[in-house]
Amino acid sequence: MKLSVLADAANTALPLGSEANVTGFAIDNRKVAPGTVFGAFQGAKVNGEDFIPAAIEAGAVAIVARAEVNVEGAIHIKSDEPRQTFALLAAQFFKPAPKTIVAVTGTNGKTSTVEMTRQIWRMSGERAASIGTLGVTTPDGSVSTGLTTPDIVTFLANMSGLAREGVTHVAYEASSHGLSQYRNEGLSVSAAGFTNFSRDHLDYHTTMDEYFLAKMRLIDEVVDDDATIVFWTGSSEWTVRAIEHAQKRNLRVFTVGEQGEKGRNGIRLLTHTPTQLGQELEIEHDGQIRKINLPLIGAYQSANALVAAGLVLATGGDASMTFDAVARLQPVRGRLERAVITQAGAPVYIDYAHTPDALESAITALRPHVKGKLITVFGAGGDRDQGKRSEMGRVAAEQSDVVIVTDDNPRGEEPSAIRAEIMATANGAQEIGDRRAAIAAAIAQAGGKDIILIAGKGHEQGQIIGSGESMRVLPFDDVSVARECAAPQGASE
Ligand SMILES: CC(=O)N[C@H]1[C@@H](OP(=O)(O)OP(=O)(O)OC[C@H]2O[C@@H](n3ccc(=O)[nH]c3=O)[C@H](O)[C@@H]2O)O[C@H](CO)[C@@H](O)[C@@H]1O[C@H](C)C(=O)N[C@@H](C)C(=O)N[C@H](CCC(=O)O)C(=O)O
Ligand SMILES: Nc1ncnc2c1ncn2[C@@H]1O[C@H](COP(=O)(O)OP(=O)(O)OP(=O)(O)O)[C@@H](O)[C@H]1O
Ligand SMILES: N[C@H](CCC[C@H](N)C(=O)O)C(=O)O
Ligand SMILES: [Mg+2]
Repeated sequence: MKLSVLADAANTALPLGSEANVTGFAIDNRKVAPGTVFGAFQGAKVNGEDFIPAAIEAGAVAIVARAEVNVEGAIHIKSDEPRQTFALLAAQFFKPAPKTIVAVTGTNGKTSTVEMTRQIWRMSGERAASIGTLGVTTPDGSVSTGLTTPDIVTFLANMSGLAREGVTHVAYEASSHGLSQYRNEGLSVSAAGFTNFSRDHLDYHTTMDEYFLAKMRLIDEVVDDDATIVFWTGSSEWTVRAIEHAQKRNLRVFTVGEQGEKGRNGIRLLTHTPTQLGQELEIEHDGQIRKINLPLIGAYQSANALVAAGLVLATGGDASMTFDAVARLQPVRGRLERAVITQAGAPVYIDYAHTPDALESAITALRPHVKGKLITVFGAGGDRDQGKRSEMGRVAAEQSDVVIVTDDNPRGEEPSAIRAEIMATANGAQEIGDRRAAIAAAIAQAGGKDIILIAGKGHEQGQIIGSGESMRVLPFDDVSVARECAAPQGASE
């Protein structure tokens, strides 16, 4: 494909008279082949600009980089925002794209919401996929990408691959890291969901305002000019601010929740009643009141399910079909997933709560079902937002009856130091570093009326220890470990 054709379509200026045949795009010099356009970005760990000579050596025909960078032997596409320029060019290369694309952002609930959106579409007869923390999920299965929002080349290549396989509808997760690094640009996004906003990732974004503005790029810049934004209402002042961002661009605002609009532009949650295996929701949309039996427990899952329904309606879904599908939603892996019931009779739930707000939501979700004690086992990730640890400790201690503090991906930090930061506010908590031993201890002390919550890892399959060269991922799956620990003595190997 001709570089000038890509540049014209992306509205990007090329140096006068430059032309080349483009065979691919790469942001890592080790992936450059002859004919590649290389994006040279200043990163958090290293400076991609240092790899320009190596990229040219490997056959790069053009380099997208800042104007002040020296480029010899290839076309220099100069940009103040190289990541964005690179993304817009690459999006012209990786075509076709699925017809209907929606994005979901928010601190918690992105994975659940994109997965539910995919399920509703599928039940409505569409060929749908989702991209996010659980990987790329298609009608035929799931493949992990390692990140919530994959790098821009993987993201765009996945999108066009899906379109070629006949997928017409995709819901993707837009993390704040992904948004601030332009990892998903250049596609037509017809609707977006905003689930909620609370503390996370302050190691990367420094302040709550900066973290919030990173998310707002989705509304301010990424979605189409005639997009609809679906908001879960009533979570906080941040939602009100997010709605203002949508109004400023004249986008259609669709509100969902107890304060949601009752008409065409919203879903009002009228009543919400937990049942033994799920919850009964009474909602109003477009002047019509409906009852839905959602087969999932936890108020937070009803929020995610209704935001997903809003996204489907916003992109042309039929209301009856959409709400019927909500009543048939399947659980999302690692989100209040019941792993096992112990021999004493205590159910063990696995949940991916890894922020103070999420931990509170998970505990609140289980509380109505607890007749005895709620036992919470959790930790906090190393090399991640340090300040959230004490808040998580406080929430867990205040709202559970028994707390066991353990390890959760210590990465490059000293595990006992992470635990100490949690223990400082988790009054009365037990400390058991080894996660298997912590889960075993919770199961051993649970009676028949108790419920165990194991939080933080959800679907994860490993415990990440060390960083850089010495990083290791030890196989670990909360669901299997809980089952093993709950098995009769001698039943597991
Ligand atoms: C802090 C962060 O987000 N880092 C991500 C980011 O790295 P970066 O752009 O800062 O890259 P860098 O490693 O400093 O390198 C700079 C540039 O040099 C290039 N390079 C580097 C080495 C080399 O030999 N040659 C070369 O060309 C790199 O490809 C890169 O373009 O871009 C990389 C490529 O896309 C990502 O792999 C990397 O994710 C790291 C591994 C990571 O852990 N990210 C986490 C924090 C993350 O993004 N999490 C969010 C989820 C959050 C949530 O769910 O709430 C996510 O979306 O997954
Ligand atoms: N709507 C919600 N409100 C509050 N907490 C929620 C909500 N949805 C999910 N959670 C909590 O957050 C956890 C993670 O949910 P989910 O994976 O859907 O979020 P995410 O935004 O994709 O997270 P990540 O940032 O890791 O990608 C859940 O296990 C639950 O504890
Ligand atoms: N997407 C989140 C996941 C955190 C999960 C938790 N198990 C941890 O390792 O902190 C992050 O990368 O911060
Ligand atoms: Mg996620």
